[in-house]
Amino acid sequence: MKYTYLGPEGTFSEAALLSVPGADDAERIPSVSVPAALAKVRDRSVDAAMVPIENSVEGGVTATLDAIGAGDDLRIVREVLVPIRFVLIGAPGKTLDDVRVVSTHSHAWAQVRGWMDEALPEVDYLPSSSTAAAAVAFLDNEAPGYDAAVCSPIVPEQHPELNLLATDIGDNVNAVTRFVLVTAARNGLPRPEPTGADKTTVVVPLPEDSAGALMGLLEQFAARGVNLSRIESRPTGEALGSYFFSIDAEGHLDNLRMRNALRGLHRVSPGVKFLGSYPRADGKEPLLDTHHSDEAFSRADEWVDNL
Ligand SMILES: O=C(O)C(=O)C[C@]1(C(=O)O)C=C[C@@H](O)C=C1
Repeated sequence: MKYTYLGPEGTFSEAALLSVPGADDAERIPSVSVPAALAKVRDRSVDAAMVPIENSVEGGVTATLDAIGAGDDLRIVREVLVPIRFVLIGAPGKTLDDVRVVSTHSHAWAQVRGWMDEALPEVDYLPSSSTAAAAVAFLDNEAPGYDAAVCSPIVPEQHPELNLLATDIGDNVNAVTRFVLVTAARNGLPRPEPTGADKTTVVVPLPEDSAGALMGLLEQFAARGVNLSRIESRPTGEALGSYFFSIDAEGHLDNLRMRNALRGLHRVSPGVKFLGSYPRADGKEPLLDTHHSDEAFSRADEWVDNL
C-alpha cells in the first residue's frame, strides 16, 4: 500500500495514518493540502489518503467535505480519532515576549484562541497549510514572516532543536479530531465488512424549489430507524441557494434498514453519492427497535412477495 496525508511530517494527519496497521512500514507521501491528497487518490498515484474531516471543537473540515463530495467517486474505508494537544514553537532565539505574529492551520488557531487572548492578546494570525508546515519552516533558518507556530507535540519530539515556548495551549483538553482513510471507488481492494458498529457516509444534493425538501431527505432515515451522527450543509458553488448535505449515518450498507434508507434517498435525490460504510472508531453499536432489525425487514419483504 502507498499512502498520502496532509503533510509535512509531524501533522495530526500523519499521526492518524500511523495508527493504521502496516502504515508505519508502507510508503507515505506527504501532500500540501487535502485536495492535493485526494487528487493523488483519484489519479491512482497512491492507494489511500488520510485526511481530517471533523473536529470536536471547530466542527467540519470544509476543505475535506467539499473535496470528497465533488468529482469522481471515492470511498471512506476507515475512521481514526486523534486526541488533539497543541504546543507553541518560537522562531530561533525568540521568547514569548517577542511574539507578534503566530502561524498555524486555521482549525488549530480556532482551538487555541482562548489561550492566545490570555497570554498574547495583541498577536496577529497568519494561516498555514498545516500545523507542522508552520513549525518546520523555522528549521530552514529563513525568516518565514511570523514569530511562532502552533503545532502538535510530535514536531518538537522529532526536532528537539526547535525553540519550545509553551505546551498544552489548547482551550479544550478533550479536543478530538476525526480523520478518514479514503480510497478510489472500485479499486479492487476489499470493502470493509459490517461489524455491528459501523458508519455510512453519503453526500446528498438538496432538491431545489421544493417545500420540505430537507424533511423529505431526513424521513428516509427516520422511517427505517437509522440514526445520524453528523449532518452538515455545504454550498455546491454553482449558485446562491444551491446546497448539498454531507451525512454520516449509523449502520452499514449490508444492513437492510440502511439499504432501504438509501433507496428512499435515491428516489427523493437521484444525485446522492455513497462514500462508503466502515467500522466506527469508538465501536459504539446503534440502539435499534426490533422492528428495524434485518429480520423484521426480511419478514416484511417476504410477506409482500407472498401477497
Ligand atoms: O495541520 C494538521 O496537523 C492537521 O492534520 C489538520 C488539522 C485539521 O484540519 O483540523 C487536524 C487536527 C487539528 O484539529 C488541527 C489541524
